[in-house]
Amino acid sequence: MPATPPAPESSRLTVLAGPTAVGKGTVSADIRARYPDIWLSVSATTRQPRPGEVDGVHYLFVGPDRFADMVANSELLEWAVVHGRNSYGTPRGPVQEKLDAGVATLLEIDLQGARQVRATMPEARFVFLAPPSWEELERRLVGRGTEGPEERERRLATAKVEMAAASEFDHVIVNDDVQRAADELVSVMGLAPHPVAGR
Ligand SMILES: Nc1nc2c(ncn2[C@@H]2O[C@H](COP(=O)(O)OP(=O)(O)O)[C@@H](O)[C@H]2O)c(=O)[nH]1
Ligand SMILES: Nc1ncnc2c1ncn2[C@@H]1O[C@H](COP(=O)(O)OP(=O)(O)O)[C@@H](O)[C@H]1O
Repeated sequence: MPATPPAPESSRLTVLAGPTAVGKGTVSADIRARYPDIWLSVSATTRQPRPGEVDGVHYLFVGPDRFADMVANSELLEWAVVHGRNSYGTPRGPVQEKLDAGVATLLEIDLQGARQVRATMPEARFVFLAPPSWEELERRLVGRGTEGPEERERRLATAKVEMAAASEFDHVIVNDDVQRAADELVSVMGLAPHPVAGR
């Protein structure tokens, strides 16, 4: 029997997308805290940090000129202007290093970025995080309190488009409970989820 060819490094790559305020950041933070073996890519963005966000941990906060340089120098695996405002992109080098080292890698990016990664790394897993309902999504966005009414409307308009694309993804996970959703994501990544201290 012919040997099964080894899986390409990018099969260790998982892309998580989903509408604004569904809880992508919260689920990612839970994974960062409970699953140190999973590496979360740190995106570059031109948006301003929110209170509590740390440069180099949650995002690399860069100015528009630096971001343009990153694009021009092909330093980004994918990038997009999100919510019609700020640019966001995945630095290519660190992702490649982790994949080459065999580390399970998670990208939390928007729909446009997920489509770009699908085109270049089709072996990656594509996961859509969905809210329990549209009303709950609106509640979470308002409850987070980080955007004013105008920006919230803009984000909800993008969210409608993103929700309509859920069927493009390999898996849909409903974020009803943060740890449950995180454990489901870990299991979709082919790793063993574990209950952990703090539950
Ligand atoms: N394409 C792309 N999108 C990203 C990247 N990093 C974050 N995003 C997306 O940008 C959007 C805006 O993120 P953020 O400003 O943190 O606000 P949020 O939408 O309320 O989570 C979200 O959909 C993120 O998934 C990235 O590197 N590339
Ligand atoms: N499973 C959940 N149940 C209730 N609230 C949640 C849940 N997941 C996230 N939230 C809350 O929803 C808001 C948006 O979450 P956030 O992680 O910022 O979303 P995203 O990164 O997708 O924009 C936050 O206030 C967060 O505490």
